Amino acid sequence: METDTDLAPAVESILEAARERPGGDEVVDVDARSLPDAVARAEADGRVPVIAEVKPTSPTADGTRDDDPVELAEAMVEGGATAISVLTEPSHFGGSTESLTRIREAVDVPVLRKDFVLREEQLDAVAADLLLLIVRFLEPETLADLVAAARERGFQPLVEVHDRAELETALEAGAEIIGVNNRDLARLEVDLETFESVAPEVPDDVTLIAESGVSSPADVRQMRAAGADALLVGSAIMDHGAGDSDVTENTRRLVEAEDDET
Ligand SMILES: O=P(O)(O)OC[C@@H](O)[C@@H](O)c1c[nH]c2ccccc12
Repeated sequence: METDTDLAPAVESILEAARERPGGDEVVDVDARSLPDAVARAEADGRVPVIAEVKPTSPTADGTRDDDPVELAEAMVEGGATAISVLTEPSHFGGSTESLTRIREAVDVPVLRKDFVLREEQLDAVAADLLLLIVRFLEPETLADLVAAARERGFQPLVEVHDRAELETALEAGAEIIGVNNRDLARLEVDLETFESVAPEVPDDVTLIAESGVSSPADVRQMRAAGADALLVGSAIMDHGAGDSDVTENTRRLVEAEDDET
């Protein structure tokens, strides 16, 4: 783990809030919907596997969408989303664990809990199919412990990396689902070449996800050509600046990105 002083101020503030956040009262026990199976089903019916993210706002968003999170998630599934990612971080992303629970009841695709989990008891804040763990913010031993603790509870851990060194750490921790974040948490800037530089090092049996900065069908094709099994897309689907933008259409455009490749 690198020191927090290397991080953008917004990220330091997110981490400060995350350190304070309590865990759940009881150890959760999840019967998870499989992400690899959902990805295979999407491929079988010619959909690009898109994990669409319910993110009411973020430190880099143009505004806030206060639509009902369940309606947003249903609209994403309607547009062909393979899975739904839900920000549960309350103070910087407008998320909540309640939204995740309601969404998971309403849709039948896998649901990812997107948060800044630093300690084991924070795994118990809410049940979800997948759980994000970010290499940058965890000591390697803590990461390995959290991967194991997440699996014991039934979660599929999605381990997020930003470079090849972090990929090594993720693999050593036993990660089977890995996301490469194109957004640099030190500067909050997006560069799709991040995924392109890390992907060739990822073993074939890993489910590999390109995260952040995918906004057009051309970006989808670029990430797929570089080896992405699935894409995690928030901003381009939520379209924060245009409050009434059609989330189903925004999802469908990306899901169908490989249809017109002639
Ligand atoms: O909105 P974008 O650029 O499509 O990015 C989505 C997702 O990758 C991003 O929200 C994200 C990636 N890793 C995170 C960790 C915490 C919070 C958010 C994230």
